[in-house]
Amino acid sequence: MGSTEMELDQVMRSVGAESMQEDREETLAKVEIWRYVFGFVEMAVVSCAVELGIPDLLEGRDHPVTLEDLASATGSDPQLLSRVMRFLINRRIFKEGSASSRGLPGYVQTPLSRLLAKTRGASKASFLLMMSSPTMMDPWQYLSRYLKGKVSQPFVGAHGVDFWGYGAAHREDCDLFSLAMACCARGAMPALISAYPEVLEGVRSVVDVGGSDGTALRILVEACPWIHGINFDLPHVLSNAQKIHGVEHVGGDMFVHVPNADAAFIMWVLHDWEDDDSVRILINCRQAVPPRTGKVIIVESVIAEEPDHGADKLNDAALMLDMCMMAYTNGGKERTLVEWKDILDRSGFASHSIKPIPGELRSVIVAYP
Ligand SMILES: C[S@@+](CC[C@H](N)C(=O)[O-])C[C@H]1O[C@@H](n2cnc3c(N)ncnc32)[C@H](O)[C@@H]1O
Ligand SMILES: COc1cc2oc(-c3ccc(O)cc3)cc(=O)c2c(O)c1O
Repeated sequence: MGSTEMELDQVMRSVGAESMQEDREETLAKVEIWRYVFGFVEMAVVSCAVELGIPDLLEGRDHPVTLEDLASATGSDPQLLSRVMRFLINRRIFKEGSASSRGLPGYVQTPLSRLLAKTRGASKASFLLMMSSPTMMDPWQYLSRYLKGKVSQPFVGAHGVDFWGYGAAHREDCDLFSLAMACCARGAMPALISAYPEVLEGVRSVVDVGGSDGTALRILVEACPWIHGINFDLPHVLSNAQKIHGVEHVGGDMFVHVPNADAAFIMWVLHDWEDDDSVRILINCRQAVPPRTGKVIIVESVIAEEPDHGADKLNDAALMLDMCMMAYTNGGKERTLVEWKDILDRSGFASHSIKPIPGELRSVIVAYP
């Protein structure tokens, strides 16, 4: 029996639902609906903990940190903080430690909160902070208007300009977005390189198309120092990018031209674009690599053909990302196997392979010209 069903049985016993002969599914619905009513609370409270720096304060401590110490370190009211911590403990973001160095109860990290400590390589802290910002939250107010055709895109409804135009005009937000993307690149790249080293066999140069601040190429070139990296992105995105040994930053527009290399790498870019735009980008990538030996390495989600009702949590996360693409882009979407095959065939690739990256939201799709 799953935990929701056990909870349901408990609820049924406590409210005497059996005797009321209520339909099991309806009772389950009455319990589940609260998740949606209060859905925003989870992200808001986790962001609050990250803003206060709680995961960093608990990082690497041998002993639990008491409420008093945590309140003083974060400059927070202890009573309010204890309620926030109770909520987060209930969500297994933190746990209660039995005794601090002074014998007092306190708080400790869990694997989840470790992923929110800013100092950690695989941290998702910047991602969470950027994605819960007003800039990213406001477009959701326009989603239903978008579905009814009243605004051209939810993001445009909220901000009057599309996502990339907004980034060009708001440099701080643009840099925050690059930091958020870098968080995910730090998770995906080591997993990709260790699971599929053969993808890079014989490759001496890689152009990262839409490579943002160059984090993905930095990791790639550190792991494979014989590779020369070309980090290709819009000029304003690169203007604040740091120098990276073995990587040159090249500004340009992927719809016009992609610089030549042995392999083109393109991660979390095609999902920002509708099919016709994606085909234009893919054709430029195909033309950038040698016709016989070249390859285009795509890192993106592959969503299931049929709904599994949340059984696969990564597929569920990819479906959430699909909703983000609807909110933030002009026709961007997550794609199924069939949809990937369709745009790759239309872009003139002879063949391709698709493999999941272990523990990651995304797969690696290697397309051959
Ligand atoms: C979602 S981000 C992905 C960043 C990076 N590949 C990663 O996964 O961390 C999409 C990237 O595409 C870039 N981009 C958008 N339009 C572009 C264009 N016309 N030419 C080149 N890059 C572009 C954006 O600036 C952004 O860095
Ligand atoms: C526009 O391009 C991307 C947006 C994007 O947004 C998010 C996101 C935004 C807001 C939120 O509350 C949660 C998630 C996540 C992404 O991964 C993402 C992305 O990859 C884009 O290309």
